[in-house]
Amino acid sequence: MSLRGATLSFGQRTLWEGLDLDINPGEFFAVLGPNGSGKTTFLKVLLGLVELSAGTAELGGRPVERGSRRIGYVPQQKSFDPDTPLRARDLVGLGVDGHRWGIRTGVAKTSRRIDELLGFVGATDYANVPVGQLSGGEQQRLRVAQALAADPAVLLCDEPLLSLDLQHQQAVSALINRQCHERDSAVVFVTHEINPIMDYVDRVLYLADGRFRVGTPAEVMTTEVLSELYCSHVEVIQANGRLIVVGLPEAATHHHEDSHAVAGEVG
Ligand SMILES: Nc1ncnc2c1ncn2[C@@H]1O[C@H](COP(=O)(O)OP(=O)(O)OP(=O)(O)O)[C@@H](O)[C@H]1O
Repeated sequence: MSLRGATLSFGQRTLWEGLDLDINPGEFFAVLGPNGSGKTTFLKVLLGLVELSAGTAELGGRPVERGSRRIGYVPQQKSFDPDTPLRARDLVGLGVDGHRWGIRTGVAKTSRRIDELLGFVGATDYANVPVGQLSGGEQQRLRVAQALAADPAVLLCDEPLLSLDLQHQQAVSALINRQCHERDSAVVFVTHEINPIMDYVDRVLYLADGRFRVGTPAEVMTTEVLSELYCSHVEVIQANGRLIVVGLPEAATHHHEDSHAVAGEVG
């Protein structure tokens, strides 16, 4: 996956400019930044859903295109309508054979794969429950299973840990990491919280107010770099193996309800 001179502006507002980046197979790549900095839009560019204002985005040497089977996508969480008629296993099944409606060779094989995926995300117990009746976290785990179903070369995840409890945050991040390292997928993981995935992340793209920085967490998550990005003095503190960012500008605070230290914890 490669970006060259990638620039994205909406009217007067530039989300990023002149971004050159290669994300490699087997790389766990995190995208961080405050609300509105362009993290979701970055994924949409890779999905071929948003066009760059300038520059190129390619996957395997070809321009990105919508609907590519090589890409798995865990969208930012939106709940299913309570009346959605799909059961949990049907939803995961769409990822396994959704591109081959009508052919349905190997029904038993498909069914085994669905069971395996449900097991990976701890959803076996609610395999037959309609998705609209499940909790936000339960639905989220199904989306992860669905995205992994086709064994994608690139896995794009938009805040996949939102509304998961600690145990499932760990299980889901470990699962995504396995896809990355055992199946050699490139993972692009959008998050407000680097701490739950700190052990897995190879590199970070940090977006803030039209500026960006790419590097390893050790290179980017520092007092100097983040102060430069935010144009304001912030401190990165390490405590109990966690990274805490103190003194973020008011406009940049993260207001997701499940963020712990609301005013300032990136990690
Ligand atoms: N099609 C569009 N037209 C105009 N502005 C847009 C469009 N899409 C996104 N934006 C703007 O671009 C900015 C970045 O949005 P994006 O959703 O990528 O941010 P984000 O970093 O994912 O934020 P959050 O952390 O809140 O999810 C926002 O200010 C948004 O309003």
